[in-house]
Amino acid sequence: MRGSKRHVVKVLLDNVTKVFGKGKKTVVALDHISLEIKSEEFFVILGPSGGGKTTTLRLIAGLEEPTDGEIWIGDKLVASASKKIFIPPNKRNVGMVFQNWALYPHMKAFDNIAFPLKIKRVPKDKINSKVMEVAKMLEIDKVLDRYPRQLSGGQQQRVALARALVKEPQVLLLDEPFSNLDARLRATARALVKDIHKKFGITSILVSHDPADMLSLADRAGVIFNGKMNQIGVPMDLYDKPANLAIANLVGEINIIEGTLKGGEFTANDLLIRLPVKSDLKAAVLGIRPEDMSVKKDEEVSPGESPLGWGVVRISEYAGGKFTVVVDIGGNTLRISASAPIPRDEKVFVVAVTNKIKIFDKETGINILNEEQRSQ
Ligand SMILES: Nc1ncnc2c1ncn2[C@@H]1O[C@H](COP(=O)(O)OP(=O)(O)OP(=O)(O)O)[C@@H](O)[C@H]1O
Repeated sequence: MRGSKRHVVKVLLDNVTKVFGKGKKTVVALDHISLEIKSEEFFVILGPSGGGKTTTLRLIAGLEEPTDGEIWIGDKLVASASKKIFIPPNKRNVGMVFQNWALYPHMKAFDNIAFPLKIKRVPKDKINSKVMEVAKMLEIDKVLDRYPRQLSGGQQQRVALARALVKEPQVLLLDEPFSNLDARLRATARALVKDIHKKFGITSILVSHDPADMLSLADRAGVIFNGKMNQIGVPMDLYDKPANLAIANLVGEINIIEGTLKGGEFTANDLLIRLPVKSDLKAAVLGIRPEDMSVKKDEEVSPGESPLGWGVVRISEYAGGKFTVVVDIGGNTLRISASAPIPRDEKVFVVAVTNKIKIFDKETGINILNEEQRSQ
């Protein structure tokens, strides 16, 4: 794939392992990770705390050396354990934005942005024109003589992004940039990052534990658990066709029912669902997202729907513009999206969109529908 015109690989991790520590006290932070991020792509690395997200970014930035494997940026091999190649961060041409947007408090916005160029000993007049250019693009050219404390939260983000972009990096790395922001600022920061990506056309890699970042920003994403890349794909596939139960849980709310699968019938307590599936499993886990089910007053099943049966409403919760109805059904409790609240104790008929129902092997966590589709 490397070098081909259709998929210009801008960042490539080839079988990368990172082990911290020595002797008995070692931590395998990354375990044979392979990843191709295309030129101009917005790639999100999603994972729980301690999964290895920050380590991946630090390896690309050159702040860590891989224990094994190779890292390429563009056509340049920037790190190879076996070939003993290691290009330091200042020669990699990457820009990084950290979790807290970390501006130097004692420097005015101008000097914050100019800092990476000063370190590179760029001539003063060139620094001035570069800072102005990027500040104009980010609409902060009028506040360059202010200290960070004199800037709004949104302006501080722009300054931090400008500082990462002023060197004209080939790759922009963002480490949980929204996690410390309140909900309002988070939304504007996401929009800003998306806008920058469009404007600069820069290959961008963002790490986050928040699926909303992936859903709103990513062209593609990779999910990392315990140092292992579990699945790479477009956000919709990760959401609708997760490779395993852990990913299904990480990327969004999902109802989980444990039961048995035999001859195309899933049973759990008094619930029976017929499914287009061939495998039999003694211990199966059914997963259905709240928005993939609906409640009805009558026993009606439309094409493409599977009936779950009659249930009783326990409570209706307001969920911002819609409602979540909690229904007891066949000895199970399900959370179902609805456009209006339904009174407690009312009987409802529950259906699910058949091709959105997920089935996992309880022992391995693997999504058996993906496996069956793959083997077809
Ligand atoms: N310098 C280090 N020395 C020893 N262990 C480390 C070091 N840096 C990271 N680790 C370990 O490597 C693993 C992966 O850490 P990493 O920071 O990459 O995870 P993360 O997914 O970014 O987590 P978080 O979301 O909490 O930042 C963890 O077990 C962590 O404790």
